Formats: sequence, structure tokens, C-alpha cells
Amino acid sequence: MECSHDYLIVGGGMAADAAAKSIREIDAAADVGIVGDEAAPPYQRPPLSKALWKGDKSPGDIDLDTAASGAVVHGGRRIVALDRAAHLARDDHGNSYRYCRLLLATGATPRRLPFDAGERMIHFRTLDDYRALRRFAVKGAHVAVVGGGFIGSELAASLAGAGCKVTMLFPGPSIGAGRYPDALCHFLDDYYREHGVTVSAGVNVVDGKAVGEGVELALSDGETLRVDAVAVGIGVTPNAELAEQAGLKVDNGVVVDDRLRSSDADIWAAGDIANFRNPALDRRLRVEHEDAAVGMGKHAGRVMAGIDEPYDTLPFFYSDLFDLGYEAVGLLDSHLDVVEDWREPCREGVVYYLDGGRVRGVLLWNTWDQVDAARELIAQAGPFDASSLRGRLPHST
Ligand SMILES: Cc1cc2nc3c(=O)[nH]c(=O)nc-3n(C[C@H](O)[C@H](O)[C@H](O)COP(=O)(O)OP(=O)(O)OC[C@H]3O[C@@H](n4cnc5c(N)ncnc54)[C@H](O)[C@@H]3O)c2cc1C
Repeated sequence: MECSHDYLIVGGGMAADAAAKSIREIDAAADVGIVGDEAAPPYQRPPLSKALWKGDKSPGDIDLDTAASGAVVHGGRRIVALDRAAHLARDDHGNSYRYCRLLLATGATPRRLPFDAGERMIHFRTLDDYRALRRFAVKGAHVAVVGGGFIGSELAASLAGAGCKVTMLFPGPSIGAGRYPDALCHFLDDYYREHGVTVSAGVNVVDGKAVGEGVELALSDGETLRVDAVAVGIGVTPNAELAEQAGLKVDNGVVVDDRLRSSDADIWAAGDIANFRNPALDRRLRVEHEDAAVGMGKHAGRVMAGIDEPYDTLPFFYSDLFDLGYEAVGLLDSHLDVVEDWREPCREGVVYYLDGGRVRGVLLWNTWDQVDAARELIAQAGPFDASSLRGRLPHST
């Protein structure tokens, strides 16, 4: 098959959906095609590790309804080659797609453990991964969660909430280490333990194999752990191979300008894959969070459809851990100067991350509706110190 689209979007995720909808908002007659390699049409990814487990949402609720915008979704197809000179993309089924303007929104792929332990070890990212994990993570099942970052800590909380016996394994000293202040990290370790999770910090998974109806993991402390399933969340890498093969500028993702345009004038990039410059932080970022995916997707769509404006948003991110939750903006790096402003220690408050007196990041812990205020603070020149920051962002009541 050969078809052609005015706008072709490669990757069928959240950035792709947002871009398609914003193009069609500006130009209702625009011919937009999306090629995505997942069987499911574009859907919200964050509920996979939270709301679907709590029963707040079902898989049918997370569909983004992209086709309703008028975009044509070519699902279950992977673009494997890009001929920039011919403005042509080819998929793994032998189909070709001509385009005038192209958006790369290929997202990211989970990092893998260096061994195969069969279908009960799931590197968690997609709706299919959720379905696979759900099959094994029944009430009473023992699930090992590898990783103590965003995905690992969310999944561990959700699996414990679903009645699984959960063991968290990660090499760092505590949950959130390197990101949160020490006291908050220790609080989280205790909080998870109180909720029945075995927190094994400082432990690497070095090997593993499928055994009967389970998985046996070999750990760096010499122990062996037999579990019913393993959920792995050890970070992701951007899906930039296509861009690389096509000769676009790639450096920790596809390098884009302030219009989210790549080194090719007819190709844009958005979401987890895009390496963009943020003016408030005066540095390049690649952000693996929903607000960046949706905001950049939307923005890229607008620019592609002819609205010439810079993307200067500092994306925020959020997470839910049992009944704790937060929103955060900028750099959460505990190596920066950290100012803690707790209304109730480790339960509700604000953590500021400073570099040379400038606020570079803000963690809004169980503190809501302050994202824009945090962004403004990050944009200011300062200098700030602890006394000028404490009480600055109103705590929620
Ligand atoms: C379990 C989970 C929970 C999350 N929770 C949160 C949260 O609480 N808060 C938050 O801020 N963020 C969260 N995120 C992050 C957020 O979901 C991502 O940042 C966002 O989905 C990125 O969107 P994207 O469109 O850039 O990429 P993706 O959503 O990864 O979509 C890219 C799509 O393109 C496809 N694709 C890749 N290459 C090709 C190709 N060559 N041809 C065709 N298709 C291709 C991929 O298979 C995928 O379907 C979570 C992520 C996960 C996995």
C-alpha cells in the first residue's frame, strides 16, 4: 500500500494524539495520519501504573479517542525507514507513506535486565504490559518490582494495594534517592514497609530464569528470590534510531529548536524523544512525563499547521504513591542546595532546589495548584535563600 498525508505522525502515543488534535483544531480539513506500532490506538499511559490497579479506571476509559479528531490511525505498524529527500516513510508491513510535514513522537523504550526470564518478567511500559502483569499479579501473588524510581515506586504501591506480596529491589540507598531530601527518602522507605512492601535497597538483580510458574532471581547480595512475576522499571531510552538512521541531529533524543523543529525543516519531534532547550533553566532537557508529551505534541501540531510561536514551557510532572502525591517542576536533584518547607514533615510541604541562589526545581508534596507559581519562581533571577523561600508558595489547606 502507498498512501500520503499532509501531516504524518510517527508513534501512536500521547504526544501523537495531542499533535493530531491540535493540527485539526487549526485546520479542520487537514489530512493527518498516525502510524503507531502498538495494537491499541493512542491511550493515556499514566493510569497503567495507578488508576487501572485501583479500579478508578478500566482499559476502555484510557483511550484518547484520537480518530474522532479526523486523523487516520494506522495501528500495529512500525516505521522502519525514513527517506527525507523523497518525503517518504516505510513501515514493517511494506507500506509507504508520503508526507509534507512529519512529526516524530516515538517515545521511549524500557531499559531491560540483561537476561531472559520468560513471560513472567515484564519490562513495564504499555497496555499489553499492564494486561500481562495483571494476569500474574493476582491477590496473594508474590511480585518483585525492580527499580526504585518513578515507575517502580508507583507499581510497588499499586501492586500492594491490589493484594500482592511485593518485594522492591533497587541498587540505590532508598526510594527516591538522588531526587528527594534524605529525610523524605527514609520516610518513604518506612511508609512502604508499613504498607507491607519489602524494601530491599542496595540490591542489584544480577541474573534470573523462568522456573515452573514463576521466576527465580539471583541478587547481588548472594540471595535467591523466587517470585510469581517480576515488574521491571529501571528507566527508559528514547526511540531515536529512526531519526539517527535518517541523519537527523540526535543527542540524548532528537535535538529540536524552540519551534520543536529538528535539523530537517520538515520534521518536528515531541514528547519523550525530544531534546529541547528551556529558557527558564537555560539548558537543554529531555523530559519523560505526561505534561511534556501532551504540551509539546500540541505545540508541535500548532507550529506544523502554521502558528509560529516558541515552546518555552517548563513541563511539570506528578506521581501518586499510596495516598501520597506530588507535582514537581524543574530539576529535582538532591545534590543541589535543598530548602525544605514542611507544613507537616514528609506529609505536606514544598521542597526547593537551588543552584547559586536560583531556584532550579520545586517539589510540591501533597501541595496542589502551585505549579504556575513554581514556574514563575524558577524563571526569576533571585538570589533566594531559605528565609526568603519558606512560606512563599502557600501550602494547601
Ligand atoms: C506506566 C507509566 C506511568 C506513567 N506515569 C506518569 C505520571 O504519573 N506522571 C507523568 O507526568 N508521566 C507519567 N508517565 C510518563 C508519560 O506517560 C510519558 O512521558 C508519555 O507517555 C510520553 O508520550 P510520548 O507520546 O512521547 O511517547 P509514548 O507514550 O511512549 O508513545 C510513543 C509510541 O510510539 C510507538 N513507536 C515507537 N517507535 C515507533 C515507530 N518506529 N513506528 C511506529 N510507532 C512507534 C511506541 O510503541 C509508542 O506507542 C508514565 C509512563 C509510564 C510508562
